[in-house]
Amino acid sequence: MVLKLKCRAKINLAIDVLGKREDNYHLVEMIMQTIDLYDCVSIEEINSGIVIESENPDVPLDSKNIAYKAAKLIKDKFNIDKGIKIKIEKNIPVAAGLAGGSANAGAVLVGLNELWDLKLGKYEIMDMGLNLGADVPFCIMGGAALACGIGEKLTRINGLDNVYILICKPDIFVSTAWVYNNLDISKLNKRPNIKFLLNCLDKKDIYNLSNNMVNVLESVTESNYPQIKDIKKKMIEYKALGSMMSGSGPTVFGIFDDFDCAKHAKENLEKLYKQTYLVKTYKGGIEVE
Ligand SMILES: C[C@@](CO)(OP(=O)(O)O)[C@H](O)COP(=O)(O)OP(=O)(O)OC[C@H]1O[C@@H](n2ccc(N)nc2=O)[C@H](O)[C@@H]1O
Ligand SMILES: Nc1ncnc2c1ncn2[C@@H]1O[C@H](COP(=O)(O)OP(=O)(O)O)[C@@H](O)[C@H]1O
Repeated sequence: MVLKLKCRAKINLAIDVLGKREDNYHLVEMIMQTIDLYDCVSIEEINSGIVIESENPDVPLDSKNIAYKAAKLIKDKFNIDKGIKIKIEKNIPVAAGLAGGSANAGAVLVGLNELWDLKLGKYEIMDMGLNLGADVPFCIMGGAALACGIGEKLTRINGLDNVYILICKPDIFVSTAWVYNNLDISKLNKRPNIKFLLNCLDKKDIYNLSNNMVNVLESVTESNYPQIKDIKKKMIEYKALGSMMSGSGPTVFGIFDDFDCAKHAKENLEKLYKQTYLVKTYKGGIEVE
């Protein structure tokens, strides 16, 4: 039997960093929003081992793949000696600040729970996911959330309803660890007003939301890669209500209230940046087909 799952990317509508834990992980306050840009993950039981297949050359096919780690976590915890083949059809840009790997890991946990009838509840799966990465629990939950702790303490919030999001990823590689390590919290001069932004979401006021988004990680990535400023500037020229870097980058997103403007922006940005996608925000998380 082959189980097929869809797992979606996220953007961050705000990121604040409040401090650092002893293990060097940073304490954050973030507004997370799922978007309808998804990878298809199929899982199939085999006799032994963990096999990863993907046609995307940027996706590791060995134990470095976070989907491999997710399968190993389940196999070890439940002493399962059967193997698993995981096929990943990548649509979410890799190393982009869109949590594509985390979404894949979430899909494997959700899928194996079903395939092997492990009877884990959603919160148990999310707790397991945290062992794989800070963003994995949110990818499993989906929709929109306020994320605290290192990103795992999640409160469901009103998100953006069916809003156009233009995603644009410059062709550069940015490591999340490098961005966090190069952030000097004492020197932050602009921080998000999370309360205000949550209030905007409650009131469905996407104009004030779009104008007041702040991602404190942006300063680190932006000062090393001028493409980020360039994309943000172009998004605004093409009538985005607001534009910001997602996560640790380098993807920049723009929020649009008008389909024709969003389409025009896409057609122009993709001439310069191949990985440009026009999607909508999404209410769900991982789905079994
Ligand atoms: C920045 C964010 C914003 O949503 O997303 P991405 O840009 O990765 O998509 C997240 O905080 C990323 O979460 P995730 O990518 O799951 O992080 P992990 O794999 O757990 O950690 C990668 C590295 O980032 C750093 N890290 C991550 C999360 C956090 N709260 N503090 C950190 O300092 C650590 O150095 C860690 O070694
Ligand atoms: N299933 C996976 N999909 C994408 N990248 C993966 C996967 N497993 C491991 N990686 C590695 O993780 C790194 C971060 O990838 P990704 O999760 O796409 O980034 P981000 O969290 O910034 O969106 C990449 O450098 C990639 O080599």
